[in-house]
Amino acid sequence: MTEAIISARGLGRDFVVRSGRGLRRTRRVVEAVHDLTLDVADGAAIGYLGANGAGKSTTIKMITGILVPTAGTIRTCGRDPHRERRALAREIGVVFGQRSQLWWDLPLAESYRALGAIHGLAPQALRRRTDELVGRLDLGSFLDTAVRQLSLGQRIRGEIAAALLHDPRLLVLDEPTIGLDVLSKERLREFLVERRAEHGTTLLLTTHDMDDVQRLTERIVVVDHGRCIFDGTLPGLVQRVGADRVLVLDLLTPTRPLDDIPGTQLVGTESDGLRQRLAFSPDATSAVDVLTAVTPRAAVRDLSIEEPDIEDVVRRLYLSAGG
Ligand SMILES: Nc1ncnc2c1ncn2[C@@H]1O[C@H](COP(=O)(O)OP(=O)(O)OP(=O)(O)O)[C@@H](O)[C@H]1O
Repeated sequence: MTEAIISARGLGRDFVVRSGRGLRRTRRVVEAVHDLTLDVADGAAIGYLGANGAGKSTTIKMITGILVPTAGTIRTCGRDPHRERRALAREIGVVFGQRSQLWWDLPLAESYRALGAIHGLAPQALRRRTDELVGRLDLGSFLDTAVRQLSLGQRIRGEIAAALLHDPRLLVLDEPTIGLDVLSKERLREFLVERRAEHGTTLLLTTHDMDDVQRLTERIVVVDHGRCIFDGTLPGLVQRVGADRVLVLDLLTPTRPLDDIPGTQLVGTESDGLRQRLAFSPDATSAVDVLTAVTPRAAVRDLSIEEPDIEDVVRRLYLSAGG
């Protein structure tokens, strides 16, 4: 069995929130993470999902040693993350999309030199890795620019290069594509896919962007109010909430609504019935069976299948969990 890179047992973190003054002073305990048990194997790619305030960042802070748990245990790369924070920093790379690990007033190149020194990289190794990452992430023209003058997309690429300079075993990305335009998101995803294929880096990713989940992860963990409510694959999640697929039929002639095909529900017709959309549950029937039932009734010119929208699937999971 491969060694677990992250291993959490009954992990919990409470925050005590005090408000008011004097006699009106109140004390409230927020269970940001509760009884979380999670194993992440070496080389895995995990999407860690949940609504705002579900406990994702708190979990990441415990995994990376920034926060101490109030319950349970956590090991990252075989270490106690908080106690062995310095040693762990050499084995992990972390990017918080909304916060910077770079020196705001220094040019990018100097941030990389400083990080190289912190990680104890030999000058030659640092140069080789910087050159490679700068080339792959297209950072060449900004190396002499102060970090505060970079655009968001340039800065995030700069942050990812910084997190990978020491070739970590685990890369933790908290909302890496937030605020990026479509093209920048896509380029970043391409880079991460290639990087993982070449280096086998374990990836833990929090995101609200379902394209990130689809492109970058193999397993998803969904949290709600600090509790794990799903741990499995995306198809497994779709099956769990019973989300429908939609067969989109383009017909040769206008056809009356196909509202009586077994196992389906007509969810739309357009252009006098030239295009009709039939929703079906993969558990109840298949696209082939639906097509077989349709062909005696209508001449099909073309067809496509729409997979369920993942955001909608996660929403359904929340509803079914009472969230
Ligand atoms: N330092 C803190 N003091 C008090 N409460 C906190 C603190 N940090 C987090 N919380 C609370 O813990 C809960 C979980 O917060 P966390 O930031 O982990 O959620 P999240 O899933 O990362 O949310 P988002 O998607 O908005 O980043 C929230 O209710 C939050 O208000």
